[in-house]
Amino acid sequence: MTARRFSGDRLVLASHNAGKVREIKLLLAPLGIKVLAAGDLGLDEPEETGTSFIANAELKALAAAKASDLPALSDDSGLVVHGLLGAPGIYSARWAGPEKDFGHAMNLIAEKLDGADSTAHFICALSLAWPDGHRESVEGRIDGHLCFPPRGTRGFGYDPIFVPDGYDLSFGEMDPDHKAAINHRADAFRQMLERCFDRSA
Ligand SMILES: O=c1nc[nH]c2c1ncn2[C@H]1C[C@H](O)[C@@H](COP(=O)(O)OP(=O)(O)OP(=O)(O)O)O1
Ligand SMILES: [Mg+2]
Repeated sequence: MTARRFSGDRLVLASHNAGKVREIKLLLAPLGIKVLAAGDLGLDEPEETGTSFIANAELKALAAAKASDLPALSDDSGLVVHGLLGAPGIYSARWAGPEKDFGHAMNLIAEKLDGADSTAHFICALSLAWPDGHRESVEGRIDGHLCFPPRGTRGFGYDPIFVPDGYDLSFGEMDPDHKAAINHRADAFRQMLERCFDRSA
């Protein structure tokens, strides 16, 4: 099956995470597509009942596409810690609790890890869904290791404890535009561009 390609001039960005929205808008900017954020449209945050990054990305993109009657792009991502058998993984947002307290979530990781293997990777599943239910999905990744205590105040989520392979700075210390260009989201986005978009950049 060949992939369905995006044709249109508007899409909904089905994420309520300001950090992700900023990064994905940067990646989409060269395409000249009008991007409407789900929060600005007053769309609900669906419950993430899937058991994989792709399943959760598809559920979020589909909900937004149906509610807005426009193509919608979603992101489901998380931190996979090797010494914790993959936790927090798809539960990365949930470890921060309803208050979205990532200081707490990063402490939890340090506590549970207790000296075990601190290599880790981030995964980002991106899904593009249409109002008729069709979707195209990809998964990107970046490998690295964790640093404790957390370093840097830039970025969002688990950025202060993640040092990507080949760099000395944590994502929390790195220039945010540089981080956005090399991370798991950028990796997934390159695949999505190839699959579904006519590149103008
Ligand atoms: O580049 C990243 N740098 C740091 N932390 C990150 C990153 N990428 C994902 N993460 C962590 C935090 C985030 O909260 C969770 C994703 O959870 P996830 O459900 O996909 O997103 P979310 O609930 O924050 O927003 P939404 O579902 O509306 O897109 O993984
Ligand atoms: Mg979420």
